[in-house]
Amino acid sequence: METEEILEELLSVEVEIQDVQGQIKVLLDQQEKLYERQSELKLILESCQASGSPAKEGVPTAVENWSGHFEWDSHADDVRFNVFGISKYRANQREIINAVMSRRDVLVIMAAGGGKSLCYQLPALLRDGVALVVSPLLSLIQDQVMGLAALGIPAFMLTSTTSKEDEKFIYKALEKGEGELKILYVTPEKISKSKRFMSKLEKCHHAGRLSLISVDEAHCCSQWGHDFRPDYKNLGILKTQFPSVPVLALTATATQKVQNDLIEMLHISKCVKFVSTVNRPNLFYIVREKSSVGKVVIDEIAEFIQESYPNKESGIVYCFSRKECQQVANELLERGISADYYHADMDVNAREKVHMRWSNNKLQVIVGTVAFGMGINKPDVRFVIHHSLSKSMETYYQESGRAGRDGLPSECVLFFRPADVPRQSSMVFYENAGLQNLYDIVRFCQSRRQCRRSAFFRHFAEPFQNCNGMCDNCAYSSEIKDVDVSRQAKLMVSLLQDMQDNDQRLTMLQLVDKMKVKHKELGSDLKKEEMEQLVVRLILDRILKEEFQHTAYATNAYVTTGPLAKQVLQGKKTIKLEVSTGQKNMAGNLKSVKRSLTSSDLRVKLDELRKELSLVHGGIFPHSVLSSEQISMLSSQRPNSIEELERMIGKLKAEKYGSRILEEINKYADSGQPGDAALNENQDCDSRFRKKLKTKKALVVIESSEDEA
Ligand SMILES: Nc1ncnc2c1ncn2[C@@H]1O[C@H](COP(=O)(O)OP(=O)(O)OP(=O)(O)O)[C@@H](O)[C@H]1O
Repeated sequence: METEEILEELLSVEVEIQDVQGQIKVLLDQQEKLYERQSELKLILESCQASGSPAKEGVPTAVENWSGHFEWDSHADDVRFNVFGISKYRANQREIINAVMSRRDVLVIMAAGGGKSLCYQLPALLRDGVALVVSPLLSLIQDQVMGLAALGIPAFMLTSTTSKEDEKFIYKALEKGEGELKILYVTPEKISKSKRFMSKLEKCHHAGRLSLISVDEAHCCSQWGHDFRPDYKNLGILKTQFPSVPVLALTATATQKVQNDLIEMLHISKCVKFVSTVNRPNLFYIVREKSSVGKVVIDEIAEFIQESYPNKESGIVYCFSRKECQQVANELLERGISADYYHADMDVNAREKVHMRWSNNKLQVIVGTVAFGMGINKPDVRFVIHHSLSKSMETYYQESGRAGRDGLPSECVLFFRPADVPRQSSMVFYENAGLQNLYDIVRFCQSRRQCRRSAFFRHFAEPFQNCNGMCDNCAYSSEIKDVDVSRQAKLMVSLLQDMQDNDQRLTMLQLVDKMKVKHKELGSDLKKEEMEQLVVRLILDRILKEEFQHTAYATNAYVTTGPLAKQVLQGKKTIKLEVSTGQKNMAGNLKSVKRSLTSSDLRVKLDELRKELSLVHGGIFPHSVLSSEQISMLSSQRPNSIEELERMIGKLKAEKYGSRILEEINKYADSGQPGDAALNENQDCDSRFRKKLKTKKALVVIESSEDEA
């Protein structure tokens, strides 16, 4: 057999292998669905057997109706409103609470900021005894415990920072039921490493006082997830030791694979699943072309921040490496933006300091690596910029999702350049499905037509929802044309083939350089950037592929011919590239993307009013006085002026907190204090008094809108 023949057969075998792998994937997906249906049917059968009513073949048995009436309805409504200050449930919250109260294990998948905490905090108050909450990070736990304490709920945490006195109190409460303890937060390490704690918990359970177990950020159980934590693997022990206690697993995202994995890890095979949409309608997704000149990229980022957020609203810039983080932060600083960096090489105290400055709005922009991750729950992050692409759609969804948790319009901008692909691929190629995941997000970045949102729906296997023009591809009526680049592709493949025949390898950039020379001979007018795009396009289409080689210092990514290269060489495949012809272009004018409702003045005013109102209530309300739904409603009504916005806010608040606000108004009105004019003139009046007067001003807005109402 000639070498050429062997090579040819080898290629066609490789193509067949790829096809078989494709078929295996389809079959595995089918198997997953069948397993799911199997457990559903088993559950239905069990409930039929329990209720004594026969399950007739072909007639679907009624699935549990979690929206129906339950004996705890009025108690739950009372606690929701009077303890949590929440006027109505959001999607799925009531159903989840009902399932937990019915002592079922529950899996909740709900987008960031959707209101997962209420789903276990409310049942914890309705039930007698102590609810155990496992959460991965100390900072998350501290925030939650502080928030609950402000509501007067006896919540504690048992972590390395807990004082001896509190620890004693907690152990007594668990063992003997002494003292008031309703919700106890621990890290997963406590479960896997502290025998003492587990024995106290055992006692609590024996006395019938362990009301429920909640596992927050449950995706950390799965190796397939984006944040795997080894200690989460041991949490299955909770169900084994306390089988009668309902387990509630919560996460913002989980693909089918992650869901299956975490159900298995936590031993909750019979759980009820509540999967809410991954859609974040208030986030505007933009992908911008990234210049090959570093300074230009920083100029563009700085310009975007300064023009769009002149009132120093908070934002995050994600970078690929620690070094890049420091560099970008310094260069933003040089351009007058208050920015600092955050990465894993810094000591804990320095990181905490930067985080705190940013959380308290003393720093506008945090420039971080992926280390700036879970536990970032600042609600008013207005923009998340990716200086480099993330390693997967899931990671990008999580990172960009840190914007706009308060429901207000926010922007997610990703700077994409094909040359960033090999940087990422050489890091992820050894991970489970690492390259496949990376190529998914590269597809997302390269597309100039497809709705960005739809890519998330597809990734998380969710039906498509309307984007409402909230991504660059939907917002611009772009002028994109398909350019036939089959000739150039053929040239590229044959060039690589020649190099390989001579035992030579090329990186993406070397290949593009060599192509520049060849292109001139060919009379092709593809620009350098377009050639880079073509290389990536061919990798995604398996005409080319990446190969990796380790050196003492790094892993290098090379481009070689892929399993379908022959099709291009034989002219059997047409290759097209999406090229923008008009103004649109991904580096288009961002200002035109921003709509009137994101006007920074309106947002600042809104924030001011919210702060003033929480002052009135002396911190009674844990979060904002306005709910996210109300804020979204305000945004959708598109107020034209600050006055109009204030009136609308006033009406909403008067509806919700009318009587308390009126009480306050009367108190201040009766005191005969000077009005706004006096406040402005009397610069040296004491600051508490000034605050009160300001508060009064906010209340008067409400009073007048109540009159109108
Ligand atoms: N039904 C509701 N109505 C109004 N506000 C609500 C409701 N439920 C929760 N919230 C508020 O929404 C905000 C987000 O809730 P929460 O912190 O529980 O979100 P989450 O789903 O845990 O988000 P993340 O995954 O980002 O941590 C909080 O301010 C909470 O008080």
